[in-house]
Amino acid sequence: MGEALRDLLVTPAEMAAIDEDAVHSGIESFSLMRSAGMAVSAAALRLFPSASRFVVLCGPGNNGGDGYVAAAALAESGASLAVFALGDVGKLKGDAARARAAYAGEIQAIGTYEPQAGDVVIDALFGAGLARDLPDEVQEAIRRVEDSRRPVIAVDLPSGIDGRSGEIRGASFTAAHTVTFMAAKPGHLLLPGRTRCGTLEVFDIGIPDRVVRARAGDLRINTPAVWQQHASGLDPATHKYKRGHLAVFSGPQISTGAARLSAMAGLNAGAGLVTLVSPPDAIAANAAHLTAVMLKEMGKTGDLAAWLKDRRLGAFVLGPGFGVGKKARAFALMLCGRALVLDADAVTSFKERRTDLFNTIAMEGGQVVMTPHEGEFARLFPEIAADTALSKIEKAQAAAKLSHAVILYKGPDTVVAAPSGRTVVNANAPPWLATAGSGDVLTGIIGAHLAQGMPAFEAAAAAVWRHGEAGTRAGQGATAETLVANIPPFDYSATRPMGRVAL
Ligand SMILES: NC(=O)C1=CN([C@@H]2O[C@H](COP(=O)(O)OP(=O)(O)OC[C@H]3O[C@@H](n4cnc5c(N)ncnc54)[C@H](O)[C@@H]3O)[C@@H](O)[C@H]2O)[C@@H](O)CC1
Ligand SMILES: [K+]
Repeated sequence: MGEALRDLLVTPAEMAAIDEDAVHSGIESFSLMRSAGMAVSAAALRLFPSASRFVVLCGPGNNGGDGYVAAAALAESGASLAVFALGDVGKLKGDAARARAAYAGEIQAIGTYEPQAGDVVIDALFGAGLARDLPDEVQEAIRRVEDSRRPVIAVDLPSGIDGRSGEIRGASFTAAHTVTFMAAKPGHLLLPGRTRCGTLEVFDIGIPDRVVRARAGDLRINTPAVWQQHASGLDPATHKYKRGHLAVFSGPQISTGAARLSAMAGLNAGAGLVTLVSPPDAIAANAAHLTAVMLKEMGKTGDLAAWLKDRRLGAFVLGPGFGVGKKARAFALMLCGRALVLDADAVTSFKERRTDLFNTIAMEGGQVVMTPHEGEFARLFPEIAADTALSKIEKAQAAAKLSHAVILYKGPDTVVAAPSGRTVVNANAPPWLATAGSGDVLTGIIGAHLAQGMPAFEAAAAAVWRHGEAGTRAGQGATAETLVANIPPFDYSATRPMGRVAL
């Protein structure tokens, strides 16, 4: 499956440049607005055929312009309609003024809109051009609509959502459906924006693919297209040694469960062999619980150095339940030249000593993935975490650049970023994936992919996706154990319907 336009994520700034390039290439800008507005009216009629009235709220820019086109089309279809505008419609410029002129009906001031039973609201107030917090008048209108629980269709983005970061600028609509154009924006996938978009429709308004791709950066939605060409080693028919040997390090006697979850997930995700490396005091506890996973006793760093001479060891998982401190640091630094996942305690262990880690990763040039959740991210990258100007995507990218590792920044909107800048945002995780031990399962899946020779970025992105699928298969009430049992095989034909992103 090749990469489709619908897998791209385009920032509002890139989208503005794409729009300009399209016009320079000879496309009439108003034809883009016409297509956008028509798509919105079509969605409204399709989704709410029995609406008593469509209410179009129009802003001062081109998002408002799309709204006037939609209003004219809805009027033409015979639907009952009301239009409310923010500001002086006489001051509209360019395409928005032309769209407004083509709408013959009455336009009222937004402050006078009182939602009525049967209204379906079309939010065309602000889209990609939102640059600061919404004016009070708009925030009040949003509150009235939210209180009335009337359904909202958002044009491009629910007004108030920052398309770059997903942050809410003062207030925002909660849409039932959002129609965006050419490609999804980060604000559609990142929290909290994602929770406000409803279903997302990506509509092709006629800008050629090549124009969009020329401006799009290295940002993608996480789909199999990103990593599936690196997944050939995951063919279950192959030999077990070819499918890679994964080593997972267990913590001491009182905290062995997390590493065992990683190990079992690694085995189920397709590693040919998995060895749980256990300190002497935890051997009995681990042995009592393992069957297919092998067990090896290891105490000191010297023992690890000797074992690492075996180059058949494909990948290593260090961190879940391991314990924070000197031993974790010593083990991690010895493994930086190999394929390695550093999670949980292994990440936290470098809170005060991160330079040692980052320099070693840079020097050794291994395939290193770090999987911090928000708290661990703030421990290892405090200055990046505290920078409120950065989106979650930009934070993950900055951390990857600084650490020389692939950063898998966990959460309901997991971001995976490589030091090169390649980045994906994940969108297939059900909310119940946030269960105790879920992260250990994810770590094990990454380990399996690394053991089979996948590069770190693809290994991490594929693991996040399979982890999300496992959550969906396990269903509500999933536990770490049922997640392990539900890790899906790679589905090479996995596709989503055209123009839809399941959020
Ligand atoms: N980029 C494209 O390819 C296309 C864009 N279209 C539409 O155009 C929209 C972008 O249009 P604009 O760039 O005019 O931006 P908007 O319509 O989102 O915003 C309008 C203007 O409001 C001002 N503004 C920003 N934040 C404000 C705030 N908090 N309070 C008051 N005023 C504020 C800004 O000057 C901004 O330019 C898209 O969201 C989309 O709906 C479509 O017409 C089709 C083509
Ligand atoms: K909008």
